[in-house]
Amino acid sequence: MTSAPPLRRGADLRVAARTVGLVKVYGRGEAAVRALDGVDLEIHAGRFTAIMGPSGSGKSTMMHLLAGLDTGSGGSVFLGETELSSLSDKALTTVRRDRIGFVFQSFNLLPQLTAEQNILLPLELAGKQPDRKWFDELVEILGITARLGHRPSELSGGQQQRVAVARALVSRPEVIFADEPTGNLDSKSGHELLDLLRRSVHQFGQTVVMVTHDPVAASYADRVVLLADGKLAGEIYQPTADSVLDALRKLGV
Ligand SMILES: Nc1ncnc2c1ncn2[C@@H]1O[C@H](COP(=O)(O)OP(=O)(O)OP(=O)(O)O)[C@@H](O)[C@H]1O
Repeated sequence: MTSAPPLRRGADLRVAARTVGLVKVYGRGEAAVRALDGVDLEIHAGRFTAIMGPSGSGKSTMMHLLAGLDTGSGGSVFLGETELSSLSDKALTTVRRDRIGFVFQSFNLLPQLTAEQNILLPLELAGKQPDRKWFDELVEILGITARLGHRPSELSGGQQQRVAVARALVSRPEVIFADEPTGNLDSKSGHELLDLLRRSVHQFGQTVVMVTHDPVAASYADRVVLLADGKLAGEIYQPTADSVLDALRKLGV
């Protein structure tokens, strides 16, 4: 396994997803809220990108649109070369299932299924056979090999989130979107989880996009993208918790 080279601005990077002039308006007339106001953003392939910004700056909206969970009011979103807004609901569902992985704050595991069944469910729904070697390697790295026969209620929060990460990684999706993935974890489990996400990027070439409020969590990323009032407000390469905190303070957080 080789580590990815250090990331710097202008480096020659492949683009896993991008937005062009993306606008999202919620509501109408007087009550309309412009949550995204013309955002041009490239998500680099094989990198770990964190999206940060003040409350209400548009982070969740951005992630939902990038992941095809919602559609914009203007502009475009591309996953690879696929323009998501051009797809029917059915085609979009297939893209989400086959090309995107999700890790949510609330784990979103099915309680009646074992850890192994939860991990393999998306592949099963897609009618695909799991790569057993990759599955074994993944659960070993994630430290859940001995817990595979257990249901979520029999696992700790940290173990449940690692099952969710395995579920996201097992199909090697083009992008994994993580929404405050450490929000329900204690500090130790949170750091372990972030370390696993970072390793999935640097060892396996996975592309990860994470929304977080936590500067320490963001410091695990290769790049932090800052949003303010629905617009891009800066970016930090090779972030540290301090550099992120400084940037957020400048945005008035
Ligand atoms: N479904 C909705 N209907 C109306 N307004 C919405 C809706 N979802 C979000 N908004 C508004 O859009 C703006 C951006 O919201 P968004 O949730 O994307 O921000 P955020 O940066 O993720 O915030 P937070 O950090 O508080 O989670 C906010 O002003 C919010 O109130």
